Amino acid sequence: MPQIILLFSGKRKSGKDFLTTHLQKLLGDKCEVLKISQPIKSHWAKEKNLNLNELLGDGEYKEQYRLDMINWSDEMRLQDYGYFCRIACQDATEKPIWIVSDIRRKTDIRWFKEKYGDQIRTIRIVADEDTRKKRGFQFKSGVDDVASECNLDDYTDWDLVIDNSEGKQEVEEQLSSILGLLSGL
Ligand SMILES: Nc1ncnc2c1ncn2[C@@H]1O[C@H](COP(=O)(O)OP(=O)(O)OP(=O)(O)O)[C@@H](O)[C@H]1O
Ligand SMILES: C[C@@](O)(CCOP(=O)(O)O)CC(=O)O
Repeated sequence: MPQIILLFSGKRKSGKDFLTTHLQKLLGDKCEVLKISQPIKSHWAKEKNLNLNELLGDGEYKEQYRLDMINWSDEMRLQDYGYFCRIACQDATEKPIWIVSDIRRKTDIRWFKEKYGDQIRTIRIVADEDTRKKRGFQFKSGVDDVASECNLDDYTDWDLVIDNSEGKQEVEEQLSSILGLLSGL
């Protein structure tokens, strides 16, 4: 069992992967990064013969398949809302800190709360739209106006909100506020 699970959420190109990668480098052996989208992308890569590394990256490639992956994964979630959370945690090793880099739905938080209770901390990464556009965001109907991107818009119970807009917080400051959530470890 991990001692702390950090659940990161944020809209497309807000910087989830960027920040969680920095955090992983800082925490080293003490942590492990888990991605709820990993089993979705693995399934998709296998089924459609796609490049898994590209699907896991931050380039344009994965955007071509995002809509289909959202629709397929939502069908699976209708039957079992914890399906992908469970698979993502199955392969995790015995590290004291888990970093889940892509919480997108209230049911994701619910699943982790039900399973791990007080060990979870929730972090919302925000960035203004101009910044997100500079980092590759382009609005797409069916993607940016559905649960995948919007379900946590009205969630207010975050343990920490990080502004990752250009010119706002430096990475060091962002990381130190995250480390504050680990006090007592
Ligand atoms: N603070 C920052 N300074 C400079 N570049 C950044 C910063 N945050 C993010 N980026 C860059 O912006 C791009 C998008 O960031 P990232 O892939 O982390 O977003 P994301 O929230 O994981 O997006 P998606 O949901 O599409 O996977 C990346 O190329 C990343 O390197
Ligand atoms: C299909 C999906 O998992 C893609 C996520 O890709 P990424 O975390 O933005 O790299 C989004 C979703 O589950 O709604």
